Amino acid sequence: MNVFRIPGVQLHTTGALMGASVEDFNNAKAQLGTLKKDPGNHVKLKIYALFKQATQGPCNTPKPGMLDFVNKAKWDAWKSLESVSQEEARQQYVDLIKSLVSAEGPAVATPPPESAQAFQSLLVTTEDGITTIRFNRPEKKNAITLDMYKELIDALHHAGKDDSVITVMTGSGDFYCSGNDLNNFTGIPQGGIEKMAKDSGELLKHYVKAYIDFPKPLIAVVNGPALGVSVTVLGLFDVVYATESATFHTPFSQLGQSPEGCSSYTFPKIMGNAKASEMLLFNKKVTATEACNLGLVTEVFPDGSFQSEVWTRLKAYAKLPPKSLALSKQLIRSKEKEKLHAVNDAEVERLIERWLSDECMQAIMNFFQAKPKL
Ligand SMILES: CCCCCC/C=C/C(=O)SCCNC(=O)CCNC(=O)[C@H](O)C(C)(C)COP(=O)(O)OP(=O)(O)OC[C@H]1O[C@@H](n2cnc3c(N)ncnc32)[C@H](O)[C@@H]1OP(=O)(O)O
Repeated sequence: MNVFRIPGVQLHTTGALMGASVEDFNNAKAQLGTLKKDPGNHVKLKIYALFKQATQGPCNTPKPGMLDFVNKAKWDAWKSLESVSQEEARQQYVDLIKSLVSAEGPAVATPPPESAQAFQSLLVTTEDGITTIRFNRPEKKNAITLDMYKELIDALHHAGKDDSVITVMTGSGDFYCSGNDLNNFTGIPQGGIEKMAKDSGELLKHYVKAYIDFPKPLIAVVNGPALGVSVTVLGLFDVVYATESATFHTPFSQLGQSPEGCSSYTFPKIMGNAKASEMLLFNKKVTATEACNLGLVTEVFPDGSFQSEVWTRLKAYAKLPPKSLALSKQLIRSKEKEKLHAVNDAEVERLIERWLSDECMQAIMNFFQAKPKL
């Protein structure tokens, strides 16, 4: 029995585990005990929750009383992962411990390796020549908060400069990403709603720019349903792999909004005006197979073998000559870069107007008043 003691939180590491990489999991557990720095309560609770989810599955214990603060925090952390599979939890556990250990690295003056970027809502790791940026708010279907947009810009910036060969974006839990967090538009900050719309527009412009200018092969591993801005930027990825149960939904007119992520240009280019209009104007949700037939998705894999097949392929891609990959990608993309930036500017300008419209405000209120989901 190997116990890693955190005040108030004990991890008893016994018992058989599901899945193939028991060795990785055990190595991560052992590495946990070598951490020199306290990772903080938020991270410790995440470690605890992922360990429980990986070894026992969804939280199956009664909720502690309100005054039992430590155990209630542990219970909440574990409960929040209930939609995360044990395999996924195990992978996230291994990824998180690796990022913490590499963040400590050898005690030298150089900055910690970029693979150690610690974020609140992302899990970013670099391994086998692949930097993986994982949306990590599974309890909120990986909806993107304002801070998360900033983290994604930062993560893409680092990934573009680190020593990885390719960059992969994927989601934790059963969703790829639920798009914009609709709470982003509920609190009216100082400076009023106009300032909020303008600031959000600037943030979105920089967010999409990070994809347009990304210098390395960028691959989406769509592990579940994808909505909104997480779908529209797929037109700026180099390859999109999807599990068969994934869906792709851009409910813009339902939300009183308009397309972003350069999709007003890339979608018609990829799938033709009529199919693009069905998605961008008429809110049509498409399956992974339909998205593949439209050209938005490169290949669809069976749910059961998706992760193993895709990661085997990505590891092979990451063994290719990095400069050849990056320079060839830039050749393919350079012709349209100026056009894409102009499209991004026009889409943002239109969205700022939309966000200030009654149509949009009413649609967002409908969502939070638990009207029928999209
Ligand atoms: C800087 C600004 C840039 C803006 C760019 C413009 C971008 C536009 C878009 O992305 S438009 C698309 C926005 N996304 C949505 O409208 C999706 C809204 N969510 C849903 O319709 C549903 O939640 C669902 C279909 C994604 C999943 O349904 P279900 O499986 O029934 O789960 P829940 O609804 O119970 O969701 C669990 C939990 O997550 C919260 N949540 C899910 N998605 C969002 C979201 N986009 N924003 C905020 N919160 C979200 C949901 O409220 C639940 O929370 P709770 O458990 O109730 O606290």
